[in-house]
Amino acid sequence: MDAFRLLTRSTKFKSAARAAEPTARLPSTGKAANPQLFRTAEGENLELAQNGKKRKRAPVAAEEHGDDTAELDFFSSNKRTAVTSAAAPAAKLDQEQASGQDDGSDEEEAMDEVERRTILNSHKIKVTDLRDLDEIHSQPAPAKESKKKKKKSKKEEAPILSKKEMKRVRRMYPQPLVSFKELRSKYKISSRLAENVAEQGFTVPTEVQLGTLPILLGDSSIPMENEAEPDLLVVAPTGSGKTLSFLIPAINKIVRHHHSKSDEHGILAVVVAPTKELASQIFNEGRKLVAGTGVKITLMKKGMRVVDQDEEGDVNVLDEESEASSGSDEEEYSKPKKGQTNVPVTKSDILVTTPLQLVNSLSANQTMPMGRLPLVRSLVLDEADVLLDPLFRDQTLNIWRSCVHPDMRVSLWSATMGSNVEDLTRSTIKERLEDLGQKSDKLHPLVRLVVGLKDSAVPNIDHRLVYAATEQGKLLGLRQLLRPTAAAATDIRLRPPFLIFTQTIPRAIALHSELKYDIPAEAGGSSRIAVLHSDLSDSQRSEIMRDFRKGEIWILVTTDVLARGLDLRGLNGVVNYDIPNSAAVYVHRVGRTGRAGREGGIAVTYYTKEDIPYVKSIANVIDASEKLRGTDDKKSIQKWLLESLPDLSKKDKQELKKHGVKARQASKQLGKDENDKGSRAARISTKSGYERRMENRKRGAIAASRNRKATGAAAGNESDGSWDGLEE
Ligand SMILES: Nc1ncnc2c1ncn2[C@@H]1O[C@H](COP(=O)(O)OP(=O)(O)OP(=O)(O)O)[C@@H](O)[C@H]1O
Repeated sequence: MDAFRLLTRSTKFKSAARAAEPTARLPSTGKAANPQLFRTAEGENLELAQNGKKRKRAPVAAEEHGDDTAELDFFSSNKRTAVTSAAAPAAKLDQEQASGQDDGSDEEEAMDEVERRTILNSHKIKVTDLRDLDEIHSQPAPAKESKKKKKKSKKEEAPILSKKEMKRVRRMYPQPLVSFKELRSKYKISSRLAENVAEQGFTVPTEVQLGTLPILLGDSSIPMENEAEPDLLVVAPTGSGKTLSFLIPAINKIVRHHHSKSDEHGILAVVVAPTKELASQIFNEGRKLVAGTGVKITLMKKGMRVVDQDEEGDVNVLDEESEASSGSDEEEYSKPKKGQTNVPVTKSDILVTTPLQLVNSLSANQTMPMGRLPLVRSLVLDEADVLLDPLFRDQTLNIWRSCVHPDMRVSLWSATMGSNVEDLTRSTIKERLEDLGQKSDKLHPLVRLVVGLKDSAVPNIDHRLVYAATEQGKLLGLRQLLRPTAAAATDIRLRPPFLIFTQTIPRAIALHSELKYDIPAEAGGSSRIAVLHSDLSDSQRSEIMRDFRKGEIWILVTTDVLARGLDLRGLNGVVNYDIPNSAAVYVHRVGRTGRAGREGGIAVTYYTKEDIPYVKSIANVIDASEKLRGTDDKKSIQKWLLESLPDLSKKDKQELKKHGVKARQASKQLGKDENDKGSRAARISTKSGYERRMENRKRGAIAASRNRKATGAAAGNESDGSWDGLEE
């Protein structure tokens, strides 16, 4: 069934619309051609050459361990040594080759710095060492590059450098991952994990995967003491595959851990995400990746216990005994100890959670001091900038501090990151180490990786900034989008499925009830449009998400609760019915479309007279994104508009970020009467619900009678361009 066609209510318009915009360009039609957003011909040629370049493997003597030797070698504590020397035993490889399974295990030549630099630059990947200069200077140079320099630099004082020189000193060129095969051949990840990645059918790594996976899996081209894995701060575009980038190394580290410390059981990795929808999505991705690896992943639920903590707050690491007493390995929980609460302790390696759920669990709903997570080695903060924003900051920092293992590494991921996040990250890492009694010279590196332009929207979507003058103007504009026959005047062709964002929950509810009779009965009527916000119960939220993904709901009205992280691959567009509270929120909202390089997504943003003071930062994001795309001829933001829009003071920006546009705040929030002039102007309504229901019935009756007359023609029109929902 073609949602767009049903919404047009016109037979004449169909062919014109189709001719104007071929469906092949829509994100909801098929796979993305190339998930990479940036690539120059020079870099591409070099990558192709690297992919083709294989060095003859040095024969390795088969050891007495039999077939598993390669795995055991690989899981040895010194992973870099393993990376360079742990080629699989010839016997096993020959066997694999004979059976035609090329896992790409041929050892590949390491790239030199010029090659690495060319490939990274070609993908607009910038890697920076964020440590203080004296710390960088006290570090050894990469193993092969200069032993002499290493000795010398230790004695030297950090020289005084210009800003430009400092940038140059901090810049790093780690090995890029030019193909997924290298995960196995170069970085020796668990074979089962590599298979699970391959099963996803991805052909080339996205930029963020190309840049971060080698760093997190152990890249010998980065100069680090004691093979130290760095803490990592990653800024990469929306929909660029960050989830896979943090899940693969976290899972691989646990597989290794299971081999080297088989007696240690408990949570080894924590992934924190700001919303339940995002946590559940990460959990689902994780489930696909851990299959058959022996790693368990759990989605945090209300009332779940995550550590075995006695009343004094002491944490007991689950030992063999307590595990054995839990019976089967398949059970999700291990039994509680005598004298402890009756809720069993979660038996999992990876915990995916929202901040509040974990804090509540660790502090018995904030009635006790925070418990500790003593075994956690990887802490992942997805959408880190929002997790470190005032709303979640305390909860996130509490979780961070509760991870007390000295080898714990943190990684922070988002498409937007303010410089305050960097400062907070640095200071938290230092404080945490001091609390753990570690010397500052034990400080491991903090590395920042940025893909593309920091804080910018993906270049593969079409932005439309539409002046609607008033609230009523916005509603009229949106109705035109819903009825494309009337949209001829606007040239915006937005096909379902799409999301509509409002500033507040009451506005989302009001807009939903205003629009729900706009979908014709023959297209499914009001069931095609839904509203999702944080006042709904968990089960209502997941039911709506499920129906939206399945394609039963076509239009979802929501608040910023769905602005971040959510991956709806075939979403055709986003409507900002209310302008976003900040440029960062704009980047995330519109980033729900155009995922993994998909073309054809549209982002429509309405603004009214009241919004004019707040539009410039959004116009700037659009302008930057269009520059990145290189479509100067099709610019939607004219220079005169950018120049005439007012700049917002820092204070007003902060106010906007906190409360949104004042005219649209709930009347209660402003302490106003709902019927005063200002409140009425911001109201989303043209007619009463009763009037709209009556109109809708009448329309339905007319349409049904027309349908009866022209059943044959309608049946003929159902065959092509169908839309079967969003891909999972
Ligand atoms: N190498 C790849 N090739 C093709 N598709 C990929 C690749 N890696 C990931 N994807 C797909 O890209 C989509 C976006 O991935 P993901 O949700 O991880 O993006 P993200 O960077 O976390 O986005 P956001 O910033 O919005 O959270 C997913 O559907 C994922 O399956």
